[in-house]
Amino acid sequence: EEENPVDRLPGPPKWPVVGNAFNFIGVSNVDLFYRTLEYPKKYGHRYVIKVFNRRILHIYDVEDIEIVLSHPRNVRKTKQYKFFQPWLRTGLLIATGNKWHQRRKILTPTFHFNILKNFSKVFEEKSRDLVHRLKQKPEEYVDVLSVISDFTLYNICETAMGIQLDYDNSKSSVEYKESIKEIGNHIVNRIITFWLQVDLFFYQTPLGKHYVKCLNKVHSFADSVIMERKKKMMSQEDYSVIQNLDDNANNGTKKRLALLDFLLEAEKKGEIDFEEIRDEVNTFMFAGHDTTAMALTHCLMLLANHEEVQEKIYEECKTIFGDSDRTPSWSDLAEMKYIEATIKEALRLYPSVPFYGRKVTEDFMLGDLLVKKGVEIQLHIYDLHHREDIYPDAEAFKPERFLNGEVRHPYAYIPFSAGPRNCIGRRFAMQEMKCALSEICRHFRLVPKTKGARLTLKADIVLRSVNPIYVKFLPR
Ligand code: HEM
Repeated sequence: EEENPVDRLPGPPKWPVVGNAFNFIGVSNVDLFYRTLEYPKKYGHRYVIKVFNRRILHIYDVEDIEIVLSHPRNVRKTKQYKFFQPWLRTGLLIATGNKWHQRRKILTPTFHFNILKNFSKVFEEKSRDLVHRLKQKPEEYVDVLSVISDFTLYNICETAMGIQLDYDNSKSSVEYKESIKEIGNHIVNRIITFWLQVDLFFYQTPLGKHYVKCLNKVHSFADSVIMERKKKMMSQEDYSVIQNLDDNANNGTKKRLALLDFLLEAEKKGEIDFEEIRDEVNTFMFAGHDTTAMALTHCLMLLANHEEVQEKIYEECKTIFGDSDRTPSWSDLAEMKYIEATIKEALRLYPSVPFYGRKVTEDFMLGDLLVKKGVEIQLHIYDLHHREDIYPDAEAFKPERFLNGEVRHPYAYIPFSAGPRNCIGRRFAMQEMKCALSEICRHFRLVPKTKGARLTLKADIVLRSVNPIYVKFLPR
């Protein structure tokens, strides 16, 4: 075999032929997460793990990350994303090549500024409902993630899909959320256990069978979302999102549709088929709700532990709203500078997607290192965000970092990734989170169950802690 320059980089000791394939057998998700934090300390900022003939280059230097993420053509995802395939298939998150290019182009306008502006009505209403639900539990420690993931799921469904998931008929949505979690575990298991990677074998195991069961639940939920929206469109008793959009279209701008309506229109023109619509519905429902739920949950936990930050948010809201108890409008959201800094800082400490990967399709230079086609690159965002040289006192929660004009490298802070394959829902997520946080902090004082408790994190497709996060919401 031709010499590959990345083979000269350090890394955990390798066995002949198999490389590091056995290093991760039987390692729990928790150990895996903490082990990957140890590796750069041992092996430096570029190290390589080999699994048979796969070379996985791990990086967390700002300059290296910039080169990789800003590359215009190396936009293919790594092999580990293959395990998303049965679930998200041709959806935007894992699509490759031309398919990705075309989809990205046609989907970008569905998150256009004007559309987001219409969504803010939904965010407002759901945030009010959220406050209402929390008010019913004044004496309880609430399992934050479960309440918040309902909130984010309802938001993505009602905005992008135009479907209202009512609180009381939520059995299928509970099953849906549970199944997503299970699928996440299966995917991570397959990533770290090479024999589960062989489809023929995997699907014969109890794990594989359970995975298929979860997949079926998720697919049928997505199907029902699409069918319901189709029915609504046909019966004309249309829900406000699409109507608002039409109202806005009379000033000469193009008619803009929310995601699912847009895809259904495209289906009529024969540009996309039902299965491909389902792929995007699955993709956006997953990418749009789980990541945001984790981010908000971590944010609320940090706030509960930092009364001084809660007070500053409360003050900011008083300045914006005065004595009015109105919900935040689009322009109110723009004024929430401190809240925005708080969210940013929470996403620095707990980036919902702690690492992501690229497969090199075209040789390129990473500084002085030739990285050849075929190498996979793992970008460690969690590590990047915790670097002491970029964020002094890195473990501390300090929203002020994002207010006092500190100058940082543009790739030093990338919870939403960067470059051509960055997060298409970045602004959506920020607006949604600002709306929720301001509403919560205006109405409650947050109290942690165990002050200063440190989370035990685990490697998963989104950053999760092992134990539930409990917070008490005391009405103000
Ligand atoms: C706090 C919330 C969020 C975070 C931290 C986040 C983070 C990310 C990251 C890191 C990526 C790149 C992943 C990779 O390269 O493998 C990504 C991609 C993506 N995100 Fe988000 N995201 C968030 C919210 C959302 C929302 C609300 C939506 C939809 C409304 C969304 C839809 C997507 C999609 C479709 C992609 C794939 C884009 C492409 O490959 O062209 N995300 N997100």
